[in-house]
Amino acid sequence: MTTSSLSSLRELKLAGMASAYEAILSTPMDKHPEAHELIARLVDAERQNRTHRRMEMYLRLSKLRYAVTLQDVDCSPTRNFSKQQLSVLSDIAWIGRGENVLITGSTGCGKSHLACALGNHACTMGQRTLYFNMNRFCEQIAVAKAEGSVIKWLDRLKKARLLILDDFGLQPITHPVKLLLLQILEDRYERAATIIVSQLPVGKWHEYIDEPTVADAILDRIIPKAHRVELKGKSLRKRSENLSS
Ligand SMILES: Nc1ncnc2c1ncn2[C@@H]1O[C@H](COP(=O)(O)OP(=O)(O)OP(=O)(O)O)[C@@H](O)[C@H]1O
Repeated sequence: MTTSSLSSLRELKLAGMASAYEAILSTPMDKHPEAHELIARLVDAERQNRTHRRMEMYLRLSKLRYAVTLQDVDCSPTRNFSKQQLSVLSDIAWIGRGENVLITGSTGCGKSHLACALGNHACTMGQRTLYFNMNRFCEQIAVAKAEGSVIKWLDRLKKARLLILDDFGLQPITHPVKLLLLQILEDRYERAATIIVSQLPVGKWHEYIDEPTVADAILDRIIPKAHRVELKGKSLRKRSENLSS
């Protein structure tokens, strides 16, 4: 009977329950839990297994550039990033409130690294996350347009509780990309969170977008509800090159 129950659990895709049940069956009979405890343990195992699988799936689909966690983030006055700022962002409530994070600073100071650590944390907390650098973002728009699947692509983005746009401001963007960006930000406004990473200080974004009306509309959807992180310090890229030479 136990073998048949085990295979039924697997057939029903209750892998967590099946493993927990198998583990219990491998213990001596007098150590087997009572019915209520058994059910509680199996349900708990199934829940944990599903949470873990979902987290792994979100991490895989997020396409984060760096596999880093919040523990890898340096907080220091020289970086202009405090433990208190990290603690505010570690509480994913800001994602639930649909707030944004704008990370700026010069090249190599660790902006993408920080954004990816926040993205990794969001995935582990069950928040669907998507990472793009602006190049890939523009490429995907071009592909979606060519395939006639822009609406589907936008729907995929809408499902992300956290969207990370890296290297914003590095290269000029076309008018159609600006309009799609505006639409994406409108879809997310007060519903879902966005992290924007840029070498350009926020004060220069309007000039970068270079079309006053569109720039007003885009910035009005991201700046008012944003946590600002202005990283300082030398390039960590140079530091790691020096260390390895
Ligand atoms: N806190 C950190 N500890 C150790 N290494 C770090 C840290 N932050 C960043 N790095 C390393 O420094 C290098 C540059 O980091 P990152 O790509 O995040 O910089 P960036 O500010 O986004 O640069 P760019 O604007 O040029 O894209 C990477 O190799 C990264 O792994």
